[in-house]
Amino acid sequence: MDMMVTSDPANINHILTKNFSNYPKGPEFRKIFEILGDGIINAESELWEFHRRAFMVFMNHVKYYDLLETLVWEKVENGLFPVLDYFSEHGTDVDLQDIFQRLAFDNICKLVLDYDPSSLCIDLPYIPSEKAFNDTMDAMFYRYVLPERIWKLQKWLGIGKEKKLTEAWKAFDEFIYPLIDQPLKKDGTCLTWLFWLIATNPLVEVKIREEIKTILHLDEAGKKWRFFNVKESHKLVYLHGALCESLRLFPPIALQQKTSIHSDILPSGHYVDENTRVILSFYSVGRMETVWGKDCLEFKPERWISEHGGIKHVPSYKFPAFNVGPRTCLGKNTSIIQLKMIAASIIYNYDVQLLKGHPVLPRDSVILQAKHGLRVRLSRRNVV
Ligand code: HEM
Repeated sequence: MDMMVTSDPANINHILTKNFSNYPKGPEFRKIFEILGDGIINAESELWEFHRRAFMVFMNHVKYYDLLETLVWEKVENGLFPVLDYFSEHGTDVDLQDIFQRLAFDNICKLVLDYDPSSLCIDLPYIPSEKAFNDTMDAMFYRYVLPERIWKLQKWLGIGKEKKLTEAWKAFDEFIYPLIDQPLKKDGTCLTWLFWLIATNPLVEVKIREEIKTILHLDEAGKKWRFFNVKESHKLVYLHGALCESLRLFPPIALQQKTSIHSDILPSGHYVDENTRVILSFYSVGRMETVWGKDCLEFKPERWISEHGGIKHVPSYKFPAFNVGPRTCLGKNTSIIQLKMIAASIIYNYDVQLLKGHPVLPRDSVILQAKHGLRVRLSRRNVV
């Protein structure tokens, strides 16, 4: 099967929106992501429409944001802050990526299953499904880049990443996995890169704290921690810009795959034969000089702020972190608001210092995690 890779925003718009019906995910995608079964990510046509409608009913419920706020705050107060305090008091370093993934795992289990597995606590217990998840993501990435016959042979021989995938699969409940897969690693990954970018750009941190102080009325005498709710988080425009910058430079889903049904000509002029695998590189679009300008590799929250001080709209085909077109992420608003609540609460209450010499690199995986995690030292700020 022919394969092509593109990061041209016009092609991305064409494939994911204008000629959407010609580019389903296709059988190759389903083979790679077979672990997701018939869940929304693998589904096409009527089944996909059915899943999407069901998700939307859930997320458009009038009480949805109230529920989200309560869940996030409970987890931050009873899980995140005690853990961060523990490491800050003991002066020991901690992997912030691990903390964020536990936070996302507990949150999504509570939201979807009304069950809190309490993976985020001082002991940081070993969670088999957590390790299994990483192995799954790595194996799926290799299925993307290796010819099918190679990974199928590895699967048959029970070696390499395929061996790990088979073992990981056993650790999941087939029903639960597709439900929690979607949001799980993306939120945690996004927070990891955001905190890495902030820690390596201290001026941004100063500006976020200034914004919190100026925009929000902080009268919290007597409270142990300051938490930022949905309404307050909405007002934090500069923090919003920082989050978008982090998603631009490190989109948790770095690649998207489609397969053409009929032949087609892309806006770039390239011919696509029928039954061609088309890989869309969201990672590359976020780093293109022609799209973002000469400073495309710099972390600049300012680029997201309009001249009137609001949030600048950028079309999704130039900023595809949440996908583009009819299959746009249904959790986009949920994620943004939840990530802002958590990020503001940490930045306001703690100083985060990167551990010197610790390498922070992207991992070869379907979800763009940090390969060796994000090791930091924390200290409580004297703010309340
Ligand atoms: C930073 C966080 C997130 C990012 C970057 C993100 C990104 C994405 C992307 C790129 C897709 C397309 C995947 C594909 O078609 O293969 C997607 C789909 C989806 N996302 Fe998210 N997501 C995030 C968080 C969430 C959350 C928190 C939820 C739910 C509460 C969620 C629910 C969904 C659903 C249901 C779909 C499937 C949409 C469809 O196929 O019609 N996502 N997301």
